[in-house]
Amino acid sequence: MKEEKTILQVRDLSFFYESDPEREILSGITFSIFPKSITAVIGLSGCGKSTLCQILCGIIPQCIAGTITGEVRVAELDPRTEPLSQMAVTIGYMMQDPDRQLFASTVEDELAFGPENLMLPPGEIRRRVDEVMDLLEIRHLALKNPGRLSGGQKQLVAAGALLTMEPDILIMDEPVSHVDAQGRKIVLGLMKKLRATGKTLLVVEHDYEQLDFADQWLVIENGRLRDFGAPEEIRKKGGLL
Ligand SMILES: Nc1ncnc2c1ncn2[C@@H]1O[C@H](COP(=O)(O)OP(=O)(O)OP(=O)(O)O)[C@@H](O)[C@H]1O
Repeated sequence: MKEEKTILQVRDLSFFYESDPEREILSGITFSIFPKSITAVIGLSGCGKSTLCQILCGIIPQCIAGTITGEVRVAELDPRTEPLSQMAVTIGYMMQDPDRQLFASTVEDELAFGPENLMLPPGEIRRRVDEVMDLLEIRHLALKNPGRLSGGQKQLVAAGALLTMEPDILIMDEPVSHVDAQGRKIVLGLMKKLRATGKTLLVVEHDYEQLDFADQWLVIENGRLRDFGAPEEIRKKGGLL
């Protein structure tokens, strides 16, 4: 049988923020992830979940300074040194608060912004925007102002704006914590749909019970990897906090 290759590898990762050089935020973290899977990144507030995600997409250390030791590879790229423009077409980062990410006056413009920055031909931009609107079933919102949508719809548009860059990997930072029940249903459905279309997802979430359908849970405690494996295995072992 052919062995499947991992898409993301982290080996013995440790990290200090430049603004707080005495405090180790992440310590000796090792894991790898197979493509087309969902990984829930879970742990108590302040344990280092967002820091880890920002290292994976290069925001740390390229925009926020700090010292990283260990190895990180994302689709064979080193996010420490790879230009952020290249990282953005490899791994999308959906922020905790979609209002910080959405700025265009229509949903269509929001979705077109990334590919426009890549200087793609107009026909290709149109194709990507149409494809993503169909995938997310948001064509009816095309001319709406993203800022006036419901919480769940905003999450869809924020995801859509990243998906038009056609990254293989998507990180979602607490996408269900701040939406109502209807929004939660939309966002959880989106995750399953993206996995089915071949994307690899990392989802940071406090409320891990909602992510029972994830392929694995990555549990962080005080900057250390406490557990990594299938949800039922972790439950059985009592690996939760
Ligand atoms: N830019 C920064 N400079 C210094 N310390 C920071 C910075 N950003 C975060 N931290 C600290 O790093 C630690 C880990 O923060 P991080 O945001 O990664 O945790 P988290 O697990 O995502 O928390 P939450 O669930 O509350 O979002 C926290 O103690 C936080 O205060």
